[in-house]
Amino acid sequence: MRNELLSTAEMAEADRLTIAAGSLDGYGLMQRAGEAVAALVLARHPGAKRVHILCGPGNNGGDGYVVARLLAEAGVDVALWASGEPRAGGDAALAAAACTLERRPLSTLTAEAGSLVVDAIYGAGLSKPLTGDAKAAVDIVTGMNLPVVAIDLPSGISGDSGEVLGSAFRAALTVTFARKKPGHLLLPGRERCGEIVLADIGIRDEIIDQIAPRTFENRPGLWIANLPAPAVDAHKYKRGHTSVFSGGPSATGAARLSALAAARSGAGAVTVLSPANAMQVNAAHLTSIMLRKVDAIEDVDDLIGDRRPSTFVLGPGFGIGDKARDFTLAVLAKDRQDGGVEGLVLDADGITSFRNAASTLYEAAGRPDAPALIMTPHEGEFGRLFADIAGNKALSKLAKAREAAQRANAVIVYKGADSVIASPDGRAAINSNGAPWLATAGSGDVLAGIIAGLLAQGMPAFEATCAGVWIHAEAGSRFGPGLIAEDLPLAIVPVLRQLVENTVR
Ligand SMILES: NC(=O)C1=CN([C@@H]2O[C@H](COP(=O)(O)OP(=O)(O)OC[C@H]3O[C@@H](n4cnc5c(N)ncnc54)[C@H](O)[C@@H]3O)[C@@H](O)[C@H]2O)[C@@H](O)CC1
Ligand SMILES: Nc1ncnc2c1ncn2[C@@H]1O[C@H](COP(=O)(O)OP(=O)(O)O)[C@@H](O)[C@H]1O
Ligand SMILES: [K+]
Repeated sequence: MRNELLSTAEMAEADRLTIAAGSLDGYGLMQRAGEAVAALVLARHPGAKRVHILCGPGNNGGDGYVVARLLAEAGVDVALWASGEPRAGGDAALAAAACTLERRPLSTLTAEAGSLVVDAIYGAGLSKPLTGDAKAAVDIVTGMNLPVVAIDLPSGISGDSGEVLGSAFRAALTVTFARKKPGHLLLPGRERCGEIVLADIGIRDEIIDQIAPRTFENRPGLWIANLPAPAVDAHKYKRGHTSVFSGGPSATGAARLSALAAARSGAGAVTVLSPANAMQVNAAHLTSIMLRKVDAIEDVDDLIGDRRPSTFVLGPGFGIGDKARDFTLAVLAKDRQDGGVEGLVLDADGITSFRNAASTLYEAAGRPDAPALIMTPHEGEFGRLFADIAGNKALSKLAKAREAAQRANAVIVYKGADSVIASPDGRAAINSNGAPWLATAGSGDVLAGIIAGLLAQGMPAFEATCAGVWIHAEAGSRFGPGLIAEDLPLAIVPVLRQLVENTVR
């Protein structure tokens, strides 16, 4: 299965290119879309007493007219409700004309318990909040708790942002075409879609290649080819060395969580870098992970000269201030070339420390040959660094992450239940395999460590970050109730095994 996501504009372009290529016309695409939905309705709801089909004025409504005709032909009791007239001469008008069922105005909608609703009011063309008969229909259907099959998107959900415009249906099943759209994965859209089924309506992969989308669903297919596996002659330093900066004596646990996660993700050597006054507490809790005293920038330089760690984590439990900024900039001042420093994962306090000095960070990360910078802000941290982007209501979470990545010259993970990973080169991925069990203190520290561990093994920054986010989310979802951050490093092991054995996609 391919991972591209299409914006609503790209989807319209895919339709246009398919039609221009001559294999199918717009009406043919609509027939196929309707056939796919009708087949799923019959398969999933064989006992539905009655099916109410709600058709809007555009092509989404056109799909609905096809479904109505096909279900009626199959002997289903269909009630057809229309909001507006399809544009004369268009594909939807042809589909409406081919459907001879009685059409009643959507504003008079009534339904009975036990019936099913097919939502074909608006899809990719949704351009403003639902009002009038469409909004009233959502209220009636939601109030009666009727199951809804949405065509393309639940009406009221933006395909590009996943936002609810005015109000929206909550579907049990959403059937979309060719590729998913960002709104199927971003919240609250993802939740409103229910199960998502992708139907092939004849838009070929070559057409999608021509559009060259830059947004992806974060699934293993996106990065599995880059997933590191040790060579036969590997030794520990060849497998990559990650160093994690520890906070002071009362804040060391976060760094150890990151360190353990880096080790579990396959880095051959991991070192915790500790201030002198926290050496004892760190030493008491570390076994396979190494420990080294680091108090000043010279200590960072010496470490890099001596032990050549290729990646760093700075932020978890570190403390906010000059020291975080100085160490970050010292690491970013190193070169990547010739076995130098590959990258730095900046999390938590590391991010917040640059609240009033963001441009220094972005310049350091933008220097040619600088180590890759990966930042992993949750919503609060994102707002501290990118206040203007965070406050821009016109931007989706996807667009916000993308803009931040370009500005910061960094790979950004905008964390949450729908984490978005964005690269400064314009690529972005949306993650959807997480679960709320992951909302537990220290969970983000583990994520930072997994990413740094993968990066140390030579995975490119965007791929390492996407892989880290997916593996972390998968481990947390599978573990489920009772999860605490300490469980996560071990919980990634079965996930990694399946990835290495290629049994999960
Ligand atoms: N050839 C194609 O383009 C295909 C399109 N398909 C279907 O067509 C849909 C897209 O069709 P359209 O672009 O016609 O868009 P829609 O059918 O989603 O919307 C139709 C029109 O309704 C108006 N509108 C949008 N939101 C409104 C609101 N809140 N209140 C009042 N009016 C509103 C707008 O003028 C919009 O253009 C897809 O979601 C998919 O279901 C499929 O039939 C496959 C082929
Ligand atoms: N409801 C949720 N569903 C899925 N993942 C979540 C949810 N809430 C949080 N997460 C994930 O858990 C992690 C929490 O990280 P963070 O907020 O930095 O926590 P901490 O600072 O306590 O380590 C992130 O990877 C985030 O994406
Ligand atoms: K719809």
